[in-house]
Amino acid sequence: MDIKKQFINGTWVTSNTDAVRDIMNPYNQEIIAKVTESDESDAKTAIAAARKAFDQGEWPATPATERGKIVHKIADFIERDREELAELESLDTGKTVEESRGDMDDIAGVFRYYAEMADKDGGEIIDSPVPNSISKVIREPVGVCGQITPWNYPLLQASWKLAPALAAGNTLVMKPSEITPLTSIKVFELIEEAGVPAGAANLVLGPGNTVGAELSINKDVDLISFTGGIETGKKIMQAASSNVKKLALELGGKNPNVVFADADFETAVDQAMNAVFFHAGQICSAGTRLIVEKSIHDKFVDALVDRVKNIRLGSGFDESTQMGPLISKEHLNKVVNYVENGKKEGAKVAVGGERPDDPELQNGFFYLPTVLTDCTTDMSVVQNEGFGPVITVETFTTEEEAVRLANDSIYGLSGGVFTNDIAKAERCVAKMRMGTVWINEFNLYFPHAPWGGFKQSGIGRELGKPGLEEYQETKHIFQNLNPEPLNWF
Ligand SMILES: NC(=O)c1ccc[n+]([C@@H]2O[C@H](COP(=O)([O-])OP(=O)(O)OC[C@H]3O[C@@H](n4cnc5c(N)ncnc54)[C@H](O)[C@@H]3O)[C@@H](O)[C@H]2O)c1
Ligand SMILES: C[N+](C)(C)CC=O
Repeated sequence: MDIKKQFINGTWVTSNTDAVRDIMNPYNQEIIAKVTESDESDAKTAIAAARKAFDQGEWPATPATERGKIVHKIADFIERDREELAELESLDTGKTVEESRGDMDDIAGVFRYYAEMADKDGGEIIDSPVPNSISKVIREPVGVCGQITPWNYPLLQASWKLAPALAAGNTLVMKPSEITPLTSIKVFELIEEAGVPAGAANLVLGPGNTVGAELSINKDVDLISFTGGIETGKKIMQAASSNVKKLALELGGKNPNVVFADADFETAVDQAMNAVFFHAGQICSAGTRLIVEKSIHDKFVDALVDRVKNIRLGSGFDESTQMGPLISKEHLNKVVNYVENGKKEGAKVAVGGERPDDPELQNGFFYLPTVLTDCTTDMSVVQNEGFGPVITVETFTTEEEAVRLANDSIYGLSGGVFTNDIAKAERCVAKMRMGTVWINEFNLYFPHAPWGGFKQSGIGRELGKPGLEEYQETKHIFQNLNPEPLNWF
């Protein structure tokens, strides 16, 4: 098996360490690839290349229209190689190929969105209080960007960082999750093919506590953009203080899904299932906290349980599969312990709550889709991000109580409200402290809409115009058209 390499200064190279990591298919634990394992020294080499490419290189000086054309080409190549990329993503993560195809379409869309935006902001003239002067505001690239991504949406989360950073004229070093690097490696081949100059986009492959930590602390990195868990985010925030880096953090979520009795019942049940069981619940914005009006609780839980029993687990490559495995043995153990703790605290298992006994699934890291009832806001299963196919059910009787329960979290990434009373929905949404709130919908995202968290779900925004502005510095230029001595001193 060939050893996949890192991409530094326009060249595919093995690590200084000679170490190699096996990449595993979580469906059957087969080794699907071998990848060179970088260390701090590789990260330093990549940062030096990105620094030189920014300070002396052609990419920041390339006209924005040209940069946009190159970013468009990356989108073209992603569309061309859609099936290969989708299959790689499914091999690496266990998600269904159908889901991965959808991801690839989203990813191409993100590159196109920022390609279009690259040359749309020529700056602005602002009013000046000084006669005979011109005051203008322009936006420039930030510099060298460190980008660290998680395993759950490997290429999608990478695209939210790569596309705006390149469109804005930055140089970058990306570090994907060490367990799911395959589509990121492939997309750097496409970045090379599209004509991004050497050194402008670099890829290092390896663990977070060495390679990621170097990107976070290194003083030649001007911005660090991170998507991942809250504890890692805190470490990165501390490390980034080394040179007061610009910081963008997309962290976890514990997202409430509020269902009122007047909601369309079938839609609310169906969406509640999608909200939490899609990608086996390994989604930052998964609707893991179902907060349902007491009068419909029993009927709602019964309907949910009936449908959850029929979710088909299996290989992501089997067209009939609806839910794949969890990403790793460690993560499976975490989900098992998370549910066991919930049971000890008084949560009742309405369905699931264990590993499947199907012999076909024993080599994969599967966990049954699980509904936990009798939950209260003080339980660890309600407060902590489990990142598995587990939904907790709480009840409310008043609108105020629904909002209070929805907001009772350190997180504030996303949430949903299901009701046919639009005024009630708007009242709730106005009080819900989350970066995205859906009304009669859950888990929808698209390039135009900013994404990010309130509270401890993060800092900054990806996607939309704010997602480009993260990668830009704002410069005010004042020009005196009639310079004269001030004669103050
Ligand atoms: N808000 C969002 O948009 C969003 C999107 C996807 C995932 N997430 C979150 O990501 C988490 C799951 O992903 P994960 O388990 O890969 O997260 P993680 O924090 O364990 O790892 C994320 C990345 O950080 C790296 N890393 C680990 N320790 C590091 C360190 N000390 N310094 C620098 N980098 C380090 C890892 O190698 C990996 O590349 C969940 O909490 C999920 O909610 C959030
Ligand atoms: C941001 N999103 C929803 C694509 C993936 C979160 O894990």
